[in-house]
Amino acid sequence: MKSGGSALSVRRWWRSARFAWQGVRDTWRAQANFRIEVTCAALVIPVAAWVGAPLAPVLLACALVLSLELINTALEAVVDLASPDIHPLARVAKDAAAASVLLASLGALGVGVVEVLPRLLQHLLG
Ligand SMILES: Nc1ncnc2c1ncn2[C@@H]1O[C@H](COP(=O)(O)OP(=O)(O)OP(=O)(O)O)[C@@H](O)[C@H]1O
Repeated sequence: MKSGGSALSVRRWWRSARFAWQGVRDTWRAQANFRIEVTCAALVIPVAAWVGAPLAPVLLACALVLSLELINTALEAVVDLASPDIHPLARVAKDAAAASVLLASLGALGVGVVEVLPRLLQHLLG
Protein backbone atom coordinates (compact mmCIF):
# COMPACT_ATOMS: atom_id res chain seq x y z
CA MET A 1 0.00 0.00 0.00
CA LYS A 2 1.60 3.25 -1.18
CA SER A 3 0.33 6.51 0.28
CA GLY A 4 3.15 8.93 -0.64
CA GLY A 5 2.68 12.17 -2.54
CA SER A 6 0.58 15.22 -1.93
CA ALA A 7 -2.95 14.73 -0.63
CA LEU A 8 -4.03 17.36 -3.17
CA SER A 9 -2.43 15.62 -6.17
CA VAL A 10 -5.06 15.34 -8.91
CA ARG A 11 -2.96 12.73 -10.69
CA ARG A 12 -2.83 10.55 -7.55
CA TRP A 13 -6.57 10.97 -7.02
CA TRP A 14 -7.29 10.11 -10.67
CA ARG A 15 -5.09 7.00 -10.41
CA SER A 16 -7.00 5.85 -7.29
CA ALA A 17 -10.35 6.54 -8.98
CA ARG A 18 -9.30 4.38 -11.98
CA PHE A 19 -8.46 1.46 -9.66
CA ALA A 20 -11.78 1.91 -7.85
CA TRP A 21 -13.67 1.96 -11.15
CA GLN A 22 -11.87 -1.26 -12.15
CA GLY A 23 -13.21 -2.79 -8.91
CA VAL A 24 -16.74 -1.78 -9.89
CA ARG A 25 -16.28 -3.28 -13.39
CA ASP A 26 -14.84 -6.56 -12.02
CA THR A 27 -17.73 -6.87 -9.54
CA TRP A 28 -20.29 -6.06 -12.27
CA ARG A 29 -18.85 -8.86 -14.43
CA ALA A 30 -18.54 -11.45 -11.66
CA GLN A 31 -21.57 -10.84 -9.42
CA ALA A 32 -25.15 -11.21 -10.68
CA ASN A 33 -26.42 -9.78 -7.37
CA PHE A 34 -24.44 -6.58 -7.95
CA ARG A 35 -25.98 -6.21 -11.42
CA ILE A 36 -29.46 -6.66 -9.91
CA GLU A 37 -28.73 -4.12 -7.15
CA VAL A 38 -27.36 -1.53 -9.61
CA THR A 39 -30.46 -2.03 -11.79
CA CYS A 40 -32.77 -1.58 -8.79
CA ALA A 41 -30.93 1.61 -7.77
CA ALA A 42 -31.08 2.94 -11.34
CA LEU A 43 -34.86 2.38 -11.34
CA VAL A 44 -35.69 3.50 -7.80
CA ILE A 45 -33.68 6.77 -7.70
CA PRO A 46 -35.45 8.44 -10.68
CA VAL A 47 -38.83 7.15 -9.45
CA ALA A 48 -38.12 8.59 -5.97
CA ALA A 49 -37.19 11.94 -7.54
CA TRP A 50 -40.33 11.86 -9.73
CA VAL A 51 -42.73 11.23 -6.84
CA GLY A 52 -41.00 13.78 -4.57
CA ALA A 53 -39.66 11.31 -2.00
CA PRO A 54 -36.76 12.53 0.17
CA LEU A 55 -33.69 11.61 -1.85
CA ALA A 56 -31.07 11.48 0.92
CA PRO A 57 -32.29 8.21 2.57
CA VAL A 58 -32.89 6.61 -0.83
CA LEU A 59 -29.40 7.54 -2.10
CA LEU A 60 -27.80 6.45 1.18
CA ALA A 61 -29.64 3.11 1.17
CA CYS A 62 -28.57 2.41 -2.43
CA ALA A 63 -24.97 3.43 -1.71
CA LEU A 64 -24.88 1.23 1.39
CA VAL A 65 -26.12 -1.88 -0.44
CA LEU A 66 -23.74 -1.38 -3.39
CA SER A 67 -20.77 -0.62 -1.14
CA LEU A 68 -21.36 -3.69 1.01
CA GLU A 69 -21.71 -5.85 -2.13
CA LEU A 70 -18.31 -4.54 -3.29
CA ILE A 71 -16.80 -5.32 0.14
CA ASN A 72 -18.47 -8.76 0.09
CA THR A 73 -16.87 -9.44 -3.29
CA ALA A 74 -13.48 -8.27 -2.03
CA LEU A 75 -13.76 -10.48 1.04
CA GLU A 76 -14.80 -13.51 -1.05
CA ALA A 77 -11.72 -13.02 -3.23
CA VAL A 78 -9.41 -12.75 -0.22
CA VAL A 79 -10.96 -15.81 1.44
CA ASP A 80 -10.66 -17.84 -1.78
CA LEU A 81 -7.01 -16.77 -2.01
CA ALA A 82 -6.20 -17.54 1.63
CA SER A 83 -8.36 -20.65 1.99
CA PRO A 84 -9.13 -22.39 -1.30
CA ASP A 85 -10.07 -25.49 0.69
CA ILE A 86 -13.15 -25.75 2.88
CA HIS A 87 -12.52 -24.23 6.32
CA PRO A 88 -14.98 -23.27 9.08
CA LEU A 89 -13.42 -19.79 9.43
CA ALA A 90 -13.71 -19.21 5.68
CA ARG A 91 -17.40 -20.08 5.94
CA VAL A 92 -17.89 -17.68 8.87
CA ALA A 93 -16.17 -14.84 6.96
CA LYS A 94 -18.17 -15.37 3.76
CA ASP A 95 -21.50 -15.88 5.53
CA ALA A 96 -21.04 -12.78 7.71
CA ALA A 97 -20.15 -10.66 4.67
CA ALA A 98 -23.18 -11.99 2.78
CA ALA A 99 -25.35 -11.26 5.84
CA SER A 100 -24.23 -7.62 5.82
CA VAL A 101 -25.49 -7.25 2.24
CA LEU A 102 -28.77 -8.96 3.14
CA LEU A 103 -29.29 -6.67 6.15
CA ALA A 104 -28.58 -3.53 4.10
CA SER A 105 -30.90 -4.78 1.35
CA LEU A 106 -33.72 -5.25 3.87
CA GLY A 107 -33.05 -1.73 5.18
CA ALA A 108 -33.16 -0.36 1.62
CA LEU A 109 -36.42 -2.21 1.03
CA GLY A 110 -37.79 -0.60 4.19
CA VAL A 111 -36.75 2.87 2.95
CA GLY A 112 -38.50 2.14 -0.34
CA VAL A 113 -41.68 0.93 1.34
CA VAL A 114 -41.82 3.85 3.80
CA GLU A 115 -40.62 6.76 1.63
CA VAL A 116 -41.25 5.86 -2.03
CA LEU A 117 -44.12 3.38 -2.31
CA PRO A 118 -46.88 5.51 -0.68
CA ARG A 119 -45.96 8.53 -2.85
CA LEU A 120 -45.79 6.37 -5.97
CA LEU A 121 -49.24 4.90 -5.27
CA GLN A 122 -50.58 8.42 -4.65
CA HIS A 123 -49.12 9.56 -8.00
CA LEU A 124 -50.54 6.59 -9.90
CA LEU A 125 -53.93 6.29 -8.20
CA GLY A 126 -54.62 9.72 -6.76
N1 LIG B 1 -13.55 -22.06 1.63
C1 LIG B 1 -14.77 -22.26 2.17
N2 LIG B 1 -14.89 -22.90 3.35
C2 LIG B 1 -16.10 -23.11 3.92
N3 LIG B 1 -17.28 -22.69 3.39
C3 LIG B 1 -17.23 -22.02 2.21
C4 LIG B 1 -15.98 -21.78 1.54
N4 LIG B 1 -16.25 -21.09 0.39
C5 LIG B 1 -17.58 -20.93 0.36
N5 LIG B 1 -18.19 -21.47 1.44
C6 LIG B 1 -19.64 -21.47 1.76
O1 LIG B 1 -20.38 -21.38 0.55
C7 LIG B 1 -21.11 -20.14 0.53
C8 LIG B 1 -21.11 -19.57 -0.87
O2 LIG B 1 -19.78 -19.22 -1.19
P1 LIG B 1 -19.36 -18.64 -2.60
O3 LIG B 1 -17.90 -18.32 -2.60
O4 LIG B 1 -19.87 -19.52 -3.67
O5 LIG B 1 -20.13 -17.28 -2.58
P2 LIG B 1 -21.26 -16.82 -3.58
O6 LIG B 1 -22.29 -17.88 -3.79
O7 LIG B 1 -20.53 -16.26 -4.75
O8 LIG B 1 -21.85 -15.68 -2.65
P3 LIG B 1 -22.50 -14.34 -3.10
O9 LIG B 1 -23.84 -14.74 -3.62
O10 LIG B 1 -22.56 -13.52 -1.83
O11 LIG B 1 -21.59 -13.74 -4.11
C9 LIG B 1 -20.43 -19.24 1.56
O12 LIG B 1 -21.32 -18.26 2.08
C10 LIG B 1 -20.00 -20.26 2.60
O13 LIG B 1 -21.09 -20.62 3.44
